[in-house]
Amino acid sequence: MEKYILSLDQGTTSSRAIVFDHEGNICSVAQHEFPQIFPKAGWVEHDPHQIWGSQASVIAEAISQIGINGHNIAAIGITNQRETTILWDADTGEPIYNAIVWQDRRTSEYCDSLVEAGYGEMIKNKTGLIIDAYFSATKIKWILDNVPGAREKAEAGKLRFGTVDTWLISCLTRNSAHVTDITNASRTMLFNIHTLQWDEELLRLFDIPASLLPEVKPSSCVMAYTTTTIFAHAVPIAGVAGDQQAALFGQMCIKPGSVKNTYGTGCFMLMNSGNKPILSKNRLLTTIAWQIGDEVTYALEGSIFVGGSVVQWLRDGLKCISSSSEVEKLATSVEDTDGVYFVPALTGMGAPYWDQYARGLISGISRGTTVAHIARAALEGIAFQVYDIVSSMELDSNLKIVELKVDGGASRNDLLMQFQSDILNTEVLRPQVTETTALGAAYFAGLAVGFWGSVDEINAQWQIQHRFAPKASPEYVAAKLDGWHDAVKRCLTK
Ligand SMILES: Nc1ncnc2c1ncn2[C@@H]1O[C@H](COP(=O)(O)OP(=O)(O)O)[C@@H](O)[C@H]1O
Ligand SMILES: O=P(O)(O)OC[C@H](O)CO
Repeated sequence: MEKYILSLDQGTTSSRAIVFDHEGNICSVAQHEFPQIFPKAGWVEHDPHQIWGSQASVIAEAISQIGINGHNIAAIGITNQRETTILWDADTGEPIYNAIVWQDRRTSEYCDSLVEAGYGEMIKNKTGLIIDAYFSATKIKWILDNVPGAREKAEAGKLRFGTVDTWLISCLTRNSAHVTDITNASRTMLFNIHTLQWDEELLRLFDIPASLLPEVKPSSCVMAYTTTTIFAHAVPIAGVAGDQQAALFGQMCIKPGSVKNTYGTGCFMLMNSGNKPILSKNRLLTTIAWQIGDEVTYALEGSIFVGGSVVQWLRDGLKCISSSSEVEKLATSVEDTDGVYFVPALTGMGAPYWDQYARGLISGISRGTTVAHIARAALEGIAFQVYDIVSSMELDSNLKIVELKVDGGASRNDLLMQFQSDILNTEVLRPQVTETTALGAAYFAGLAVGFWGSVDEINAQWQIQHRFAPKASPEYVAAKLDGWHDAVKRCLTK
């Protein structure tokens, strides 16, 4: 009987299920968007039932498309939007509040107070993270402090916390397993990336009872077996990783110094830093890339909050395009931006600026400026942000980045990829399979159950679809970068 790996990719705006064969080819894909909930300015929530409902329906669709069932699935891999926080009743499995999404800024002021109180160094040394509302810890605290009855339940040991991976595993096992993987744990701001344990001092600081927390497992191991009726057969859940770490593995960035950037809603650049964490001096994050067996691999990360979503704003806000892919045609209709710069800080600036109060800025507008110049400047703004991360990463790692592997929705844009290569003066490599996030989770799962024998066997499958080589002159690049950094200065609030 032919066997496959089923990968669940639970992203910020949609849930996907992808079936991969032994060669790493995509055999079927199903995708459903689900509603974004914006209760107040700066708040972003998801309904946990809609997360599971959309994920369950795409699983059914993806396996029925190719006429297989649970018996054909060697293992399930899960990869997920990270940091997003869900709390549910330990007995019933019922969430006590909506998922608070990674983009949600409701705990910003509390985070400011932690910085002012001098906790920055301690938190960075233990977790590798910079104090920010982005991570799970302050979101958990907010639910415990604001949802009636939550704290009492937590103190009685009747409440469970999970990131989206843990929630999906709970749903797949009908409220039985309460586990997460080490990469997701490393994004909570409660996990010590050196001792590889939940940190008691941090739990005390955030006033979070330890009984809330899931058990932490390696990224590639059998964590649980499904009991949901979708499969009518117990399928092992054998690979779990946060989506950016999964993409790093899916891109086979397995050597220290290798780098990938994912151009999705945001952009996330990760560099494999080997078996030792590099604590950033240039405002990047240190995070766990994966654990296979006993071996932990670390990564440096630059998180950009607004990437492809600036193109969505051109579509939905300015209404100058009707689909994201149209932006390339519009932007190529002019030769350059004619002096226009677009800093896409629509929800603040992430690494390396970390200014949550910054907002977007379009500069250099003249009588001749058209919407095409603005569209081109928006794409360049994505690439400039990536340039700033690369600069910090090279300083932190003391390495020159010689090639950048890319994936995510906006990596399909040739104009953006060529500009990225020009501005970095580095080759940009786009792989055959751009669903690298799902592929990475599939690889973790397949390795755990012997579907693939070794990382080397997998590495041999990775193939380039397009290589972008730098073409611009050093003078052009220097002038563009000066213009960009001038524009950034104007938009920062501190
Ligand atoms: N051809 C394109 N050019 C630029 N941006 C694009 C293009 N196609 C899709 N995008 C952007 O890519 C993002 C979707 O990518 P995806 O990897 O699916 O994101 P996510 O996983 O964050 O939901 C959207 O923000 C969309 O605007
Ligand atoms: O769901 P994505 O692809 O936008 O990724 C979200 C990140 O994991 C947030 O840290």
